Amino acid sequence: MTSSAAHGQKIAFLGTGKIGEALLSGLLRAGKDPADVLVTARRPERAAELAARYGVGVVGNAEAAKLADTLILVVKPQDMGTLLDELAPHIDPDRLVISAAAGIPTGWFEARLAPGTPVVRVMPNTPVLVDEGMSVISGGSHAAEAHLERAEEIFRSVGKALRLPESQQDAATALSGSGPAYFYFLVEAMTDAGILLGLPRQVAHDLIVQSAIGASVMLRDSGEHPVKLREAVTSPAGTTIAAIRELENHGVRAALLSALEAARDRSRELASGGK
Ligand SMILES: NC(=O)C1=CN([C@@H]2O[C@H](COP(=O)(O)OP(=O)(O)OC[C@H]3O[C@@H](n4cnc5c(N)ncnc54)[C@H](O)[C@@H]3O)[C@@H](O)[C@H]2O)C=CC1
Ligand SMILES: O=C(O)[C@@H]1CCC=N1
Repeated sequence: MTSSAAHGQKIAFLGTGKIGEALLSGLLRAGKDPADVLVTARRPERAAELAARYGVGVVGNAEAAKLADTLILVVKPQDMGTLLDELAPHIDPDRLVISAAAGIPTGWFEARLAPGTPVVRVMPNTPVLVDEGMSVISGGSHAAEAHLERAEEIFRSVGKALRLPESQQDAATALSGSGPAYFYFLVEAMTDAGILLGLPRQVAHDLIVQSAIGASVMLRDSGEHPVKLREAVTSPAGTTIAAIRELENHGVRAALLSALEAARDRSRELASGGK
């Protein structure tokens, strides 16, 4: 991971909540100078907290639009309309606008910004907090190669970044944007199962978390297909196959197919900043 993330360029985060702060902290860890980072927040207490914690400048949205070369919009899709109403008159077309909002297409922004303003849509995920993020990047109709590279440089400083056609962004949102939540959900449910089997909660938690980490590293580093990795755990007439039968009986695979389809559909619904 490079430490040069858009070196010297001023970057502003507009609406610095959970994902905005995760990105901000990662960028600073990667070596970005706090003097080159601005944040905006709706509540003054939140702004003060961010300034104290990271030493970055706190400004209003309009000022951020004037001062920063790259504007990273990280408000909820439902708040994007209000933010754009406030921002649009202050954004020169030489700025790069990056949206991390689920669902909203680049065309939606282009229709509200000065003609020719470059827009890049990015779907990151919260593991950017530990430099293991997965960010999917798509350019709008005025985004040139240099704009995409600038976005990639920012998001590569906190994990992996992959360019995909914008038509695949809703699917990517369902997979990697929301993805960490599914794993946390599984860990939570498996820890409960440990309690059911009589283990203390902390022991159950530790066993499951380390198993998740071990399995993840093997998935990433072994180059093996997940089916092969699972088969290696599944002994004939053993314990694992007894559990797998129950997972199949309860339709867990079908539930995952439906769950990710629902997430993809919800992303599509948010296309116009929907409720
Ligand atoms: N949480 C996640 O894992 C991910 C979230 N996203 C996207 O990031 C965006 C933010 O999500 P979260 O961080 O989870 O939400 P959040 O609610 O934690 O953060 C949004 C922040 O924007 C602020 N805000 C709203 N309107 C504002 C305005 N006009 N001016 C200044 N600040 C304003 C809110 O006060 C809040 O602090 C959403 O569009 C979401 O789709 C994308 C990838 C992953
Ligand atoms: O749940 C959400 O809508 C956001 C987008 C991807 C992850 N969190």
